[in-house]
Amino acid sequence: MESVTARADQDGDANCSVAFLGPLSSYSHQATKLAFPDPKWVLEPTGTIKEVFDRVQSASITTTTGHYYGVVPFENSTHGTVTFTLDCLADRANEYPDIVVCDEVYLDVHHFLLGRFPPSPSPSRSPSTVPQLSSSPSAPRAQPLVPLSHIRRVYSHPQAFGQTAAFVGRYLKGVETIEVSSTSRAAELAAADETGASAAIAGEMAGREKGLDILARCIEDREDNTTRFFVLRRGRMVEKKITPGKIAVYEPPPRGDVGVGGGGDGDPYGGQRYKTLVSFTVVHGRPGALADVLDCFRGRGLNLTSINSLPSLVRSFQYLFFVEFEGSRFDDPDCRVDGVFEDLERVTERWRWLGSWWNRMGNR
Ligand SMILES: O=C(O)C(=O)C[C@]1(C(=O)O)C=C[C@@H](O)C=C1
Repeated sequence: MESVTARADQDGDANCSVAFLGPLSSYSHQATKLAFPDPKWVLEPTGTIKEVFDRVQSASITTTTGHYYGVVPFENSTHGTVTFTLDCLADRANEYPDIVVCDEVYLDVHHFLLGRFPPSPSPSRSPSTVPQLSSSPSAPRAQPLVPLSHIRRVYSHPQAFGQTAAFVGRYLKGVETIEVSSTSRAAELAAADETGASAAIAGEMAGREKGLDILARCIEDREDNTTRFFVLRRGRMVEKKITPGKIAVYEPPPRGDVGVGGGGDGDPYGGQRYKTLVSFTVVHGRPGALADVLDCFRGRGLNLTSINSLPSLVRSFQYLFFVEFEGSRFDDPDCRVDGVFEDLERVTERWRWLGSWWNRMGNR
């Protein structure tokens, strides 16, 4: 796919690139622009999340010749983990040995139903032919702006379908739902159908770009629908200390935030300002094996912020676990993070550090 901009950095650094799930106007694109607003960054859309990982891993770039990053969705507040990303982080085939997470981005996600207005009667905002909202707790938050009887199929990303289940269940009953690689790809496909029978669930920006009509606004099940993205970089070297505005070789643009603070009563060392991600496996048949691992975090006073698991694909019904916690290996004055890494060495079958970064929660 083509780059968003081929513009090289004017101070001579021509290799500042960021890969994200395209096409343009996807939510991933919006998150990437938030994290990398400077025009020196060449934003490169990819067809899949895996391709973002592939490009970051294979970038032949060093700190002296430039930078190459990737932005991938990690989890949504309504629908949960993005398994495509977790699968790549699991790295079962050891394809991404050098990739780490170095920052995060929170994006408010508002989905629109986009397509073509019905041929007749002319589009009207009169709700007389539009089903009314019910007051049940699982009822959709929005209703269509026009009748939808001309819609035969709806394209979207599986995550977006999951985040709009109430609306789809109520107003698109019997309509074929087709999963595609991103919401902006869905908008492209809806726009390509000249009969007007196709619609997309996507962002407003993607609809505007493709010249689609708005059939319904803000159809997400929850008003606080938010997706958290990871910024990936290559390089597993251990740098000394993260300072706001400068994380290792990555220089996060100032976003008016300095993390969630820290240094509060519960955390005199400010560990809340950072997050760290690790993955591990445990001996499957031993009772309490997972509890032993979690106990290490408790023992070191490290607060967990997320836990995920995936099939290990070594044996059926055995799992690879992911734990995220507050703290950083780059700023670890009391060695709690280093200490827990030593513990993991002892109590897990194998484990891997997947990055430490500035905690952006609360500063969105
Ligand atoms: O489809 C897009 O626009 C994406 O960027 C992907 C993605 C995801 O995988 O979670 C990103 C944010 C939304 O939660 C829905 C879809």
